[in-house]
Amino acid sequence: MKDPINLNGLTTLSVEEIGDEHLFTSIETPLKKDAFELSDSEKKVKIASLFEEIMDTLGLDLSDDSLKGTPERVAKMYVEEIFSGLNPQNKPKIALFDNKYQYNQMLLEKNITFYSNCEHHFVPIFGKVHVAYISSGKVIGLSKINRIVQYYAKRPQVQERLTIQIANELKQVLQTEDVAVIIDAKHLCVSSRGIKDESSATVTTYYDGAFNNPQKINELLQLINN
Ligand SMILES: Nc1nc2c(ncn2[C@@H]2O[C@H](COP(=O)(O)OP(=O)(O)OP(=O)(O)O)[C@@H](O)[C@H]2O)c(=O)[nH]1
Ligand SMILES: [Zn+2]
Repeated sequence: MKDPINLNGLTTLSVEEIGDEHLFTSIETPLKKDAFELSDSEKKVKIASLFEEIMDTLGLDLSDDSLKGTPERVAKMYVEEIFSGLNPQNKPKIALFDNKYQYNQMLLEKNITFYSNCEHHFVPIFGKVHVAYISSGKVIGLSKINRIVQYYAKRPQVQERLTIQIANELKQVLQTEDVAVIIDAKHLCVSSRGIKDESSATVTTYYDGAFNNPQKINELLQLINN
């Protein structure tokens, strides 16, 4: 048997046991088949009740003025805000235009601020995303790049998956392989607890098509760092 491999720190299985197919599908956020059987309102009621139990178990007095609304607040925040990207209905509508101006160099949308949450500890991951692409005939409305980033960030995430999900979405929407995504982020699960390293940051990259070229990568990095 080959050495065990570790997928996102969660699964320890041999390559044979997982198989290539499963390695690939781990790019998808793991969702249950019935993930959307409950409506958003039903989810909020259920989460509020479960969160109330967590607070109660911790010994918090839920009759306190400041605490009594927290279960509902957390449920609303989970469903409508920080995990809203789990629901495909919240996927942004993308406006594409013809590349009439024949702009055939890279377009870089840099310093897109994002807030996500670590799927291992449910504490924030935040930082900057830089996205570049070269048009194959269509151009995307600039704000839609930011919206794609926010949609995939609003899920429990690991940074590697977030990087690939953003890149795959852009490749599909823009019908091009010429896509690069760089994420530079801080994980509060590393800085505020556990190892408590406040200075480290995590950088992930995805280069495909024309960006599989050291010169192109240099050009991109220079533009990002300017
Ligand atoms: N690869 C990867 N790991 C992450 C990400 N976010 C958090 N982690 C790591 O997930 C790991 C989970 O490890 P565990 O040992 O199960 O959890 P833990 O006992 O809380 O670990 P410590 O954080 O070391 O205290 C930790 O090493 C985290 O730093 C991410 O985006 N990508
Ligand atoms: Zn974490």
